[in-house]
Amino acid sequence: MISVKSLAESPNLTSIPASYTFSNYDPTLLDQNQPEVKIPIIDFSLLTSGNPDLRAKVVTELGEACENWGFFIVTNHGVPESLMNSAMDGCGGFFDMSEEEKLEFKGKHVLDPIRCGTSFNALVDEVLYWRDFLKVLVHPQFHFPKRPSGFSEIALEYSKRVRRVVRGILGGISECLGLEEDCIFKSLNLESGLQAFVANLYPPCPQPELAMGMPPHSDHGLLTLLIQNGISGLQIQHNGKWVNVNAIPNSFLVNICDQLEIFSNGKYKSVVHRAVVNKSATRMSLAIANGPSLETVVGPASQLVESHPPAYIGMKYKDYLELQQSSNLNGKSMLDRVRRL
Ligand SMILES: O=C(O)CCC(=O)C(=O)O
Ligand SMILES: [Fe+2]
Repeated sequence: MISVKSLAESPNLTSIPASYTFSNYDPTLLDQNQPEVKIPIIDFSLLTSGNPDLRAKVVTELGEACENWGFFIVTNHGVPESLMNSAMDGCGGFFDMSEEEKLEFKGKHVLDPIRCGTSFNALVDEVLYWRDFLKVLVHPQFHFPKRPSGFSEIALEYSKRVRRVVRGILGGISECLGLEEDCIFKSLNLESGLQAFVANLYPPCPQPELAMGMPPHSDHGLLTLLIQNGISGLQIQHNGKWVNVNAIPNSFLVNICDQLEIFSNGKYKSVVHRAVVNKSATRMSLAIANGPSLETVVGPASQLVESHPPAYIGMKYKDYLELQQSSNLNGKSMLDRVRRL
């Protein structure tokens, strides 16, 4: 299968091949001027400031963001802007390598440590998505392509710094759920948690109204932290409508994922999101997906099923991942498979 990058670079491309054309694409957007589309912003520095009043305030805001949105923007997180920029540049360098060079990483299985490819789940996609990707497992074991030179070192440092931010956010979320601060970290074995470095490339598309960058989906882990190259394209579903997400410079776009919905016994929902493409600019995003350890059986936290019966069955995270990749999912059907109600 050829990359979208090489397709988009073909001379005089004015229309997209039928294999990329969605006939039932629903672009309905929420009016962005409505007051309800103020995406929550969480100031991370207040979580770690050591001031209990400020922390309590931001924990409350975090709880509201998780409950009402499943999505929020994190500012003042302490990851250097230069490191974020270098990580994005490295992704660009990787996608710029020749098709032959990238062929070495044409993995198939969801747990292959380094995989690059195109579309979403090319084995089952009926229509192809306007997206190339690189997915690397960077924790508990660090893997990474050797080229472009220097990228691996940057990715190692970036992944570590992101884990620190994730730990801080999950500490706040644990408290929002009425649990000890380190409850999620410990019960889901984040010391050996699975972390994936996912770079997405969306080249300019001559007919963006007919193509999709990524289908509506929810992420399988606990929290995904995303940055982008200054070009928007992420949309999240909120109260049944799509909302454009515009990032604040130097911030993380954070979404709640399936394992956190399960662990919270459905109090916090895994947000459905998608990526749209545009005509003029190449968009890149870098998503760091953070999950439990592969061997952890994730079910609703025992403390949360005293007042509400468990709404999900427990499943080993590894089994959840493999099942999800093996089927063609529309939206959230993998979560439906573990939902009891
Ligand atoms: O590119 C984006 O904004 C979305 C990426 C995404 O949803 C993912 O990698 O799971
Ligand atoms: Fe995603």
